[in-house]
Amino acid sequence: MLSSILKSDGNISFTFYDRGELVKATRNFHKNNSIGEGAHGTVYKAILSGGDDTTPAATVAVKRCKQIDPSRTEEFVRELVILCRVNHPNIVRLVGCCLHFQAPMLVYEFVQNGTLDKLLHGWPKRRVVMLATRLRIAAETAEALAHLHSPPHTTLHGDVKPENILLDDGWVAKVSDFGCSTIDDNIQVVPKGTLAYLDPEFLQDFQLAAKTDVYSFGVVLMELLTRKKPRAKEQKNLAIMFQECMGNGTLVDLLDADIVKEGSSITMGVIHQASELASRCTAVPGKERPALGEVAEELRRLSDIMPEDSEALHALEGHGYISTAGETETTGFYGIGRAALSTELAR
Ligand SMILES: Nc1ncnc2c1ncn2[C@@H]1O[C@H](COP(=O)(O)OP(=O)(O)OP(=O)(O)O)[C@@H](O)[C@H]1O
Repeated sequence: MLSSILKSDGNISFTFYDRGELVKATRNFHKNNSIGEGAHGTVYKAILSGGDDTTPAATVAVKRCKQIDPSRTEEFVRELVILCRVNHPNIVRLVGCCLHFQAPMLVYEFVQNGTLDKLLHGWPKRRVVMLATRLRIAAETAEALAHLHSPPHTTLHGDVKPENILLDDGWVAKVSDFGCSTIDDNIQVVPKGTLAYLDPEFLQDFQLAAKTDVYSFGVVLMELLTRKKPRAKEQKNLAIMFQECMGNGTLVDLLDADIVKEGSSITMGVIHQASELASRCTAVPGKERPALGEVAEELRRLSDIMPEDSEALHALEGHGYISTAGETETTGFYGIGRAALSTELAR
């Protein structure tokens, strides 16, 4: 079924791999090739040999999915068709699959710099990530999601979170893991997303809709600004805490000290606008949330105000920019930032 659909759509480039090819490329799924494990399977780094002298070897990521229920095979294939049609610079590309194992194997482009979660919360290295970089990553993520939401093949992500935002060369965002993707709006589904990022309205009616992704994206934007990981078990989730702090003028205490320390009044104005946007994305009722296309445009505008410093970007790759500063460190510069943001927030 999959191959006949793909044949009829000449625009899709998709490869069916042999079992032997993937066994060789992953060194028989060797544990040293394993690069990540999630709820839906294990991901391996794999080197596909070119086949002849003129084709170079290619690095890909192979996801060995957990076994699927045979009654879900058709649904699974339909999802594959949607995924391989998606073509956007900020979405991890599905390049092929292999159905000759007990469980399906999905082959993706390899994204080399880990996840946004690692960048923000990686341990033991705590890296300084400039506001400009955070805004650009947020803009790219929103653009990717807006693309997914757009016709003709409207797709909902369903599990937007920093673990599913991969970072490529140059720290370019690539949205991944469409484990919960569903075609078309307003489809009733079993909840599969990650609790701390889940829209409270979805938890009541289980209707997955574009606004569900907007909410999760809003929480990710809050996480980018505060560097705080939202935890489902905490009494107050990050979205509520963030909105309360915006309301009572204490947001500056919640923000990541690293971006507040950047300090100019332009920075503070941009932080203020990005915070407003994050708050709108998590509005309840959900119909008040902006569409992701609008969010992407606004974030791109903000990220253009704050040009990225190429030295800081290089430093992210090396060791020179690792901060030893604690979350609460206060400097004179930080003091300027606090004052400027308080003025902004008072407007
Ligand atoms: N294309 C890729 N390139 C590089 N690393 C990847 C790629 N895809 C996934 N990974 C790594 O593998 C990990 C697990 O992948 P993924 O999130 O897709 O699995 P999952 O089982 O669907 O997880 P989840 O529990 O989030 O649904 C990721 O966090 C990432 O570190």
